[in-house]
Amino acid sequence: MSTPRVFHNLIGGEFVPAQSGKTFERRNPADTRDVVGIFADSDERDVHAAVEAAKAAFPQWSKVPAPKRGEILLRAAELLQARKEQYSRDLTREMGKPLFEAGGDIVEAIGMAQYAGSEGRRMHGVTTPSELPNKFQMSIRQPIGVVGLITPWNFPMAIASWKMLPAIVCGNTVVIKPGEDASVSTYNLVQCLMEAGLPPGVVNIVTGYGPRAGQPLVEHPDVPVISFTGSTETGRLVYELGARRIKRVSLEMGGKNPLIVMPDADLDLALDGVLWAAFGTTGQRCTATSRLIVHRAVAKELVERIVARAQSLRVGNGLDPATEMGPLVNEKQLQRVLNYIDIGKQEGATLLCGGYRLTGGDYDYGYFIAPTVFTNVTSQMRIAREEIFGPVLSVIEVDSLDEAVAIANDVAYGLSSAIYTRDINAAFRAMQALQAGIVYINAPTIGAEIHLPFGGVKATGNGHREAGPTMLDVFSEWKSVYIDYSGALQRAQIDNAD
Ligand SMILES: NC(=O)C1=CN([C@@H]2O[C@H](COP(=O)(O)OP(=O)(O)OC[C@H]3O[C@@H](n4cnc5c(N)ncnc54)[C@H](OP(=O)(O)O)[C@@H]3O)[C@@H](O)[C@H]2O)C=CC1
Ligand SMILES: O=C(O)CCC(=O)C(=O)O
Repeated sequence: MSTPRVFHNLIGGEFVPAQSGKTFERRNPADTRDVVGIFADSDERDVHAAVEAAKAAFPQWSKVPAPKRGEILLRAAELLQARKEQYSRDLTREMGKPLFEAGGDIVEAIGMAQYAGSEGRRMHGVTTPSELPNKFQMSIRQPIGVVGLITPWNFPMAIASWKMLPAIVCGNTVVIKPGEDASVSTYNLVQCLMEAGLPPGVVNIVTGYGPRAGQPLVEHPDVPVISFTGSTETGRLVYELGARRIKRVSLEMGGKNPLIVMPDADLDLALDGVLWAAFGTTGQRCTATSRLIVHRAVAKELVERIVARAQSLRVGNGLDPATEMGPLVNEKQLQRVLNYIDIGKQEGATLLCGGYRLTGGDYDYGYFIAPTVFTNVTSQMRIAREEIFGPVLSVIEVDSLDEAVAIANDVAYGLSSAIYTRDINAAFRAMQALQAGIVYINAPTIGAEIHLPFGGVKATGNGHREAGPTMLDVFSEWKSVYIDYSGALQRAQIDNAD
């Protein structure tokens, strides 16, 4: 094994250790003998220094013309593309997903760099006609200031890019606290931005644990915007802390995503969709399919085929190109998933396959679990209602589309959803009725593209959307401007009369 890299915080363009001098290490979840990196174990002093650096960089950065800011992002996209292979390996080593999926994470960051970079030449405002003669009016977007980003480990480059790139193209400066289990990818993204010409202090990285390094960022009086992705539990805390300080807080949290299969569906297509949406990224996507809601007429055939495919999935170290499903991200996540499997059994669901930790040989050095399918699940069971974040699929049988949609909607979350059917009426009815931020027709619940809004309803979020044209809303402030060129006071303005 090679000597682990040491990652200091990035503050004002300098790499500096945590003021406490403390560090923590991250090991490869597929092989815990492999130390991926040593990171600064930061606290509020480091967060404070990073916010000061971001504040100092803001006046100049916010005045750089937006097209010029965008050009830096476009250059970074090229650097990311050139380093895709290396960055994919780094990402696989730090959080476990197979190389082909890690490549997808980098591709999303490239797409976002291109999309947000081009936004530097648009960033449309609004002009409207005035009620009065000789008067012009418009609304423009303005940067807000220092933006705090708190990201998870499951899409360590993609999610960092969804937040950071729109924030900086709008003219803000950033402090990011990446997930403690996957910080390397944030460094890789920021390295490309720096080489592309991003001035020091525009993006600052503070690594460490959530309560010590994340919370001081949320509570800092000079950080008016927080964008968070992670669990609903932490998101709720972040929201409460932000509300006390009247901050703008954008939350992207959990999911319990349903995939509906109707009797007229193309079952081959549905089979592939379920398989990759349930077990891809070891089920650790907020958009993962965790509930298969299938019409009784096709349930037996489809479930038998899913089980056969699940049992033959190649589970292993993601660095092996043959691997189809990697490990869980850490021991805690492994225990959480095993605990939910026990809960499922106790609730009376039938375990059709998986349900255990994989052991023996190299498996003993990682957090591997067999792809798991439960059938005879009812919509009231905890395994059908709570986010597990692992390769566990719960199958619920139904007799009609209405029943399928009612069950799909009967959870606290509302991120992604899918329906497989050849009936266009059924597809449109489901599209309208599903309580989710994203609906797929004849495609799995995963695989969002960066130029459409991403986010959910109910306990999944608080109304904001990342990506798509909506991505600018969190990171910019509207200013309305009225220009009166009549050269006289127009009474109607004062009277507010017609
Ligand atoms: N919707 C999604 O995309 C995701 C959902 N999840 C859900 O979250 C569960 C646990 O994953 P986990 O990574 O622990 O999620 P968390 O919500 O704990 O973590 C998300 C981010 O918030 C940080 N954080 C933790 N506590 C605080 C705090 N008090 N103040 C500010 N920031 C904080 C974390 O730091 P640190 O890394 O140090 O904990 C991390 O950077 C999963 O099982 C899954 O259900 C997880 C990832 C993504
Ligand atoms: O697969 C997708 O659509 C994106 C998933 C994602 O960003 C997530 O799970 O956090």
